[in-house]
Amino acid sequence: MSISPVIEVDKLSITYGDFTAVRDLSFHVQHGELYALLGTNGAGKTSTLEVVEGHRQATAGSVRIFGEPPTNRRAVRPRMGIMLQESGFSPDLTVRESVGLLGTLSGRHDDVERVLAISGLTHKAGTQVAQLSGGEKRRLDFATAVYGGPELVILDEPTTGLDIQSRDALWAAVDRLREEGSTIVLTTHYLEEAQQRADRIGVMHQGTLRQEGTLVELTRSLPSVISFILPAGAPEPPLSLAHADGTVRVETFGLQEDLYRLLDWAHDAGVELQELQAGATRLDDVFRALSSETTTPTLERPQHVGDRA
Ligand SMILES: Nc1ncnc2c1ncn2[C@@H]1O[C@H](COP(=O)(O)OP(=O)(O)OP(=O)(O)O)[C@@H](O)[C@H]1O
Repeated sequence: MSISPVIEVDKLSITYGDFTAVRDLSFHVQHGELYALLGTNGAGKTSTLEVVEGHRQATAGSVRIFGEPPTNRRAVRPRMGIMLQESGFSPDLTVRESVGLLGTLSGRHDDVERVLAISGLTHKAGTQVAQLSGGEKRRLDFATAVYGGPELVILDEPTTGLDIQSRDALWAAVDRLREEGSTIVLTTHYLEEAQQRADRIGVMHQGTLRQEGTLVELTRSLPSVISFILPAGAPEPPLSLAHADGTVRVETFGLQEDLYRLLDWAHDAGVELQELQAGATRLDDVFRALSSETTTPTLERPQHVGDRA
């Protein structure tokens, strides 16, 4: 028996007046996945998540969470924890009271002290929300999202404003949720977080999904780069090269093979390649390729990189 996806977004469009922020967007998130919905500024990620969360109506298309429309709050809310970019906590309540209150409102059950502990807030339990730092408020947002260990957790830029220890603690808590079977949807501008953790990545630009797949699928369409400085008077290496400011840059789809040839040649020719660097393609490169595109919105089907033969 096949299990239906946790999130089904089909041909979603969202307009603000005359402006189309999201156009014909489709993606599915499967049980237990960590799906990173990434994109350039203004790409439409938050607008999309607002519809998924039931906070905004779709202009066209359909969204289903656990097979239900997101507006069916009674069915969906107890199963979904949401960490928004900004939450509306009452400034007069303490941290403990806020977690308890929002946890109870979610319809989920948990031990408040446990949630405070995994969110790194035990030492601030008696502090009023108004007196929290920005990073501590972010931890409180996280605490209310993970209260009760929901089946689906949506994290909208969860680590913005967090120091490195808080980030590590947050990801450790997310890892535990995943071990327990939760499905996670993440947006972030810290691409290395998605690169390290996402099972699949959807990349939005100007309201449409431009690419979708695993990290390997997304990056294999772009070349890796080898760069070095060739000493004056050295012979030309046996590779097709581009020179810029004295640095030689080689773009290659066969990183290991070309690196081997280059080092072999350098050894035989007695040439020392200065500042030698070789790097596999990263998610940053996928984004750079996107932002060099034209600004004309496209209606094409997104490139599901993994679909290619
Ligand atoms: N309430 C609104 N009224 C009008 N335009 C809006 C509204 N909310 C968002 N937009 C516009 O819709 C587009 C998509 O915005 P959205 O916040 O969804 O993007 P995003 O991908 O989350 O961006 P970022 O990464 O910068 O947070 C932007 O051009 C934004 O200016």
